[in-house]
Amino acid sequence: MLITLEGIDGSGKSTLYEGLKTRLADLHPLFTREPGSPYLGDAVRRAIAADGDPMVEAALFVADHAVHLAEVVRPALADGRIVISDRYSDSRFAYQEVSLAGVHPDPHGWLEAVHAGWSVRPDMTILLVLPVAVAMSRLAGRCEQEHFERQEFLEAVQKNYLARAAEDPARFVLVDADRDAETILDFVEKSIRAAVR
Ligand SMILES: Nc1ncnc2c1ncn2[C@@H]1O[C@H](COP(=O)(O)OP(=O)(O)OP(=O)(O)O)[C@@H](O)[C@H]1O
Ligand SMILES: Cc1cn([C@H]2C[C@H](O)[C@@H](COP(=O)(O)O)O2)c(=O)[nH]c1=O
Repeated sequence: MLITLEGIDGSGKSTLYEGLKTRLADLHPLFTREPGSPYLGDAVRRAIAADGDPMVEAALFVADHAVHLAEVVRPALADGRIVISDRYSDSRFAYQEVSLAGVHPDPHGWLEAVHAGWSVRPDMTILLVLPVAVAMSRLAGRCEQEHFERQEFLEAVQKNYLARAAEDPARFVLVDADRDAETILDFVEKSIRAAVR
């Protein structure tokens, strides 16, 4: 079973991910992330940090996804394991549809085409949703981008996430991420246990 954690920067995904490692240890899930595949993940993170060409960045995320699937996700699923990934393909549709606007003539069409026929659809996606201003306040000082520019960007990203959830309600579990970390962890642990039963 493939479970993914999604949300804008500052939504609390990594905090939730670390908490689930303890809470779900009895289920022996494989915890993984994107970007983060063997031999490409670090290169992708360096490219993000360099804040380079959006098309290059998008292609790198897709390449990382391909390595992640081939080297990590598919073998674990084939072994019957639960896989929990901190970010996955929904991040590309949420972020790159914004970053490729004006760079590619049809960002959504390109993203659909580049994933079609080989990517693996998650069984369940936990989407952390919160006011962008709250997420920004948690990230204070972590981003070089102008505050307004970053806020506007994350508003568009979260709107894309919510549109994807509306198109696929059976897969998405929306979580109010503007609550304390323990309450979120309790709710997500319960949701995952109910899904894997
Ligand atoms: N539920 C919460 N309430 C208040 N603060 C939180 C909560 N969850 C996380 N934080 C804090 O917000 C900051 C960002 O958390 P975290 O790194 O988990 O977010 P993230 O979504 O993974 O962000 P990014 O995608 O940028 O890594 C951290 O300082 C963390 O301690
Ligand atoms: C997988 C993926 C990630 N991103 C973006 C989202 C974040 O701003 C950074 C790094 O993610 P993390 O939360 O620090 O792990 O990469 C993206 O734009 N597209 C993707 O496919």
